[in-house]
Amino acid sequence: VRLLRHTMVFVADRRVAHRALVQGAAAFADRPLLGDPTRECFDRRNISGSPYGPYWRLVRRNLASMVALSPSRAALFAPARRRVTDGIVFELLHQEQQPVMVRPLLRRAMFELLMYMCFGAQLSKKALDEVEALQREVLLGITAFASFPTLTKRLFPRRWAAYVTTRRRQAEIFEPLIRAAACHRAGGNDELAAPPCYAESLLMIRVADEGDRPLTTDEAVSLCSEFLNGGTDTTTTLIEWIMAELVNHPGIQAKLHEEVTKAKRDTNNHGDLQAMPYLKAVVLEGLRLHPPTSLVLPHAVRDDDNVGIGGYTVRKGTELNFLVAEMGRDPTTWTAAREFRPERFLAGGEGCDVDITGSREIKMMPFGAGRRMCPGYSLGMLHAEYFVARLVRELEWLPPAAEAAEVDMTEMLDFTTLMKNPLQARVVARKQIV
Ligand code: HEM
Repeated sequence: VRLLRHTMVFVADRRVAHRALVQGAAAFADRPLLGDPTRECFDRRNISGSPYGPYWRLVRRNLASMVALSPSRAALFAPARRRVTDGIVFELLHQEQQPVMVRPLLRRAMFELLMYMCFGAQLSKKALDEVEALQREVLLGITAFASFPTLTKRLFPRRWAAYVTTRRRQAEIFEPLIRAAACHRAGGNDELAAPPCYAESLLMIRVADEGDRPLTTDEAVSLCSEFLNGGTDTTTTLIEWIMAELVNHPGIQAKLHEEVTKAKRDTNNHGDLQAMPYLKAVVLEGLRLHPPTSLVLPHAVRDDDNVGIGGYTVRKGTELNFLVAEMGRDPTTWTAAREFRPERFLAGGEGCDVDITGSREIKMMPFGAGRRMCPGYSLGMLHAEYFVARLVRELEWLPPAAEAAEVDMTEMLDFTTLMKNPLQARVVARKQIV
């Protein structure tokens, strides 16, 4: 597709995607230039907006090591996961047997968890309300001014001014939280202190290629903002779709309930989640059929020499988009591709050996693939598995009214691919297993 002097390529074929992103190594690993490196567009200094190069590698590695999920690391934030999901279960039980809108509860719980993982601090409800709303404004602004910013800033000066104000307010709130992160464990008693948070890891980074300097405050704020936005909407959207499928498929819900209740130890422990193949299959099926982002973030060609993709030659800077949702629903790869069938990811199913990173082969790529693949994918999956396990173990999920038809699965495009009609469900407490 050509727009003015801008060329955009859309890739729907999983084999072409594999050749470009995985076999093509770094050739397609850049991001398109926003064309406006002004201070307010700080997002060229976070991971997703950074051009391919040493700075991107440094900050990406830092996040990847922060969220790398060895059982011991996963266990660090287990009490926080339990605390926020306790909150959802409590709220839902408070309205037992009545139709409840699930999205705001999921979203707040996920946001609170990521705020804690980011800054190591528990904020008041009022402060969380403000930051959650602010983060949405930031996303809106980034989306509005991502393409042709020089032009869009002129066309929408008031919106631009509001966006700049939002970013300043964000910096005012985040800067003290980042500074405080350094002191969390300086007090000495490591046992009682919060686990190491993302902001703390940012303070320790030194940019070797730029005279071993620490990150600037703008960079740290931008990276924290990305951490919150990267993990909240994506994971919440996925969980909402999965819960909707479970309402529509009581048989699958019952089988999942049986597995999670049979799990011997507490599901807060990552090791237990690993031992639940059906839970994993349900989450993978959610990611296949309802990938939170129907496209990955735009990629750009980085080689000076023209490179080939799917028989076309593309120039440096060309924007590439990969159609994630199409690949997951491709009927030549998946049987009954439009149906929710977690069994396909169990032994004997066509998805049983699926490689979610796409290194060997791409059958689905909800987290992208290759060098720019989502560095938070294991955390996203852990959160989805943990939330779904908890919600099914303690509650039975039913349609909003006894006589109600199936939950409407129509999609709507927002920052993520949302349910057009947000999930409303009735829950009933299950008998507790000791
Ligand atoms: C279910 C949850 C998630 C989904 C479906 C998801 C999906 C994606 C996708 C499709 C991309 C673009 C990949 C590309 O451009 O090729 C991406 C990038 C990214 N994601 Fe995620 N994500 C999830 C959770 C998270 C979490 C929990 C974090 C961090 C806490 C995170 C941080 C990032 C970052 C920093 C990037 C940019 C990577 C880069 O440009 O090198 N994501 N994610």
